[in-house]
Amino acid sequence: MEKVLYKRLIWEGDSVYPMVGIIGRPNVGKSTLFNKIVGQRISIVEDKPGVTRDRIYSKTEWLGKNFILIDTGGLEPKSDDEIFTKMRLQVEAAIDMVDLILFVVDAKEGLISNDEEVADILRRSRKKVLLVCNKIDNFKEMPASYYDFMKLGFGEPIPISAANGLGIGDLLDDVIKNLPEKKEDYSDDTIKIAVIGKPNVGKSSLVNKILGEERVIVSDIPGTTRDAIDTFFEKDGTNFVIIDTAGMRKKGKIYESIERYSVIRALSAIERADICLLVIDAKKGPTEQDTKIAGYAYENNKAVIIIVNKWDLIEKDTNTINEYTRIIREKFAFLNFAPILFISVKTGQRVNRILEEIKKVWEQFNKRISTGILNNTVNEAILVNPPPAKKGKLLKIYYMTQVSIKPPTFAVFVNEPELMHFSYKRFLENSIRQNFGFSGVPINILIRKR
Ligand SMILES: Nc1nc2c(ncn2[C@@H]2O[C@H](COP(=O)(O)OP(=O)(O)OP(=O)(O)O)[C@@H](O)[C@H]2O)c(=O)[nH]1
Ligand SMILES: Nc1nc2c(ncn2[C@@H]2O[C@H](COP(=O)(O)OP(=O)(O)OP(=O)(O)O)[C@@H](O)[C@H]2O)c(=O)[nH]1
Repeated sequence: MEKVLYKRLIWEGDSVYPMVGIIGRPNVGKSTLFNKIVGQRISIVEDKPGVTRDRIYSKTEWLGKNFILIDTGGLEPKSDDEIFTKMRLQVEAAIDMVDLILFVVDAKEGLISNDEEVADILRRSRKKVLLVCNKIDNFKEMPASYYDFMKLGFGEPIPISAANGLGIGDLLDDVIKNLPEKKEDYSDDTIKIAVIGKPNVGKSSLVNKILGEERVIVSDIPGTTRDAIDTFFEKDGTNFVIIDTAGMRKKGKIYESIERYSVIRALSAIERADICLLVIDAKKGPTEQDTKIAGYAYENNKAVIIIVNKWDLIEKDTNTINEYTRIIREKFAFLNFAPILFISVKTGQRVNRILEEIKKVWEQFNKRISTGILNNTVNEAILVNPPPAKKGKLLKIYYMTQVSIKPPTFAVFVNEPELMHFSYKRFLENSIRQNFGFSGVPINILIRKR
């Protein structure tokens, strides 16, 4: 089995980024455009080494505006019939998720019926669309095909050459002009939860069970940020909202055939959430697809609770939970901070532990450690395991301070940031966890020169 490595990005605060989807029929250059934009513009602070294989989304910045770019390419249809079906799924998935669509067409091939089919679906959606004409390798003279695309009804195409990087700046200017402002409408003390996982693991059943049996007071409030409907509820004075994953309401069975979409669709919910409930089917065990979805929660710095559902289907002895825990820890090594609950929605076993666990994790997510107390811990840790040296130069740690919550983020001030070794950073993180807990939540450590 291939090992998937994840790169963690540090995203600013609580803002909700608009999503931009690149769509179009196969082979128009969607992935080339994605890579061009991401390759040039990506502005991330890397917290861990590693790359995500098969990267299909990226936080992107242009002129100080942030958005998430999604590549929907790579359908690999096996027949002409399949092209149409998969294209439609791709467009519909994009329409569900994104705030702006880049509809890419190919000047070399010219206008073909597949473009018109995509255009039909787009026209019926009410999403904002920018028509992008790719493969214009010479900007001096537009090919005749360029003008044909105006028949699609999305105005004059924006000319680009993704491969040669022509017109990309102008395209991005247009993108940010058309981005909506997105703000989260919930008060700061509302716990935002995303229930994520593969199709059929029991996400909808779980949500219904929580809402039906926990004596919660439920109200549906239409989201103003997108056309999803979130479920808001209150229990014992705490406000919760379950962020809609499009498929949960729409019963996105049609997407099942294409793994990519169930993964992408989880993304918008993950982005808005504080805490992700990662639901796994006990009988099927953790699969590659679970790892991918888990990786998205991790990359986005979310608190995570791992929920192993359908526990009723497992034959158990005294060691089953330990053995299962070991497997999960191994598969989701990057989520080593996440608590694991073994539940059955069907029998109700341990379902009532979920809201308790969410509250605990929420406390950790919001916890602040005073600089004085934090540095006592740091100083003790340094005594036990002195900082490393590189080429005869010794790393000096002056002090550490917590700079933010959700997730807890710490800045360490040192003499030379380059001297900080990955393993020493890990050691500092472990010392913090040993002393202060932070169960269920990721910790970021930023290295700063003083
Ligand atoms: N001449 C020219 N070729 C390009 C340009 N952009 C992309 N291509 C080529 O077009 C082909 C398809 O590009 P991809 O980026 O894989 O297209 P895609 O739309 O992601 O394709 P699917 O994954 O099949 O949906 C590749 O051979 C690219 O090299 C361009 O600006 N000019
Ligand atoms: N045995 C057993 N079956 C369960 C349990 N929870 C859910 N199921 C069944 O699993 C199936 C899928 O449940 P859903 O809640 O629709 O799953 P989902 O994850 O929302 O599925 P998608 O909407 O496709 O993403 C249904 O037939 C449920 O009855 C459980 O704890 N035990």
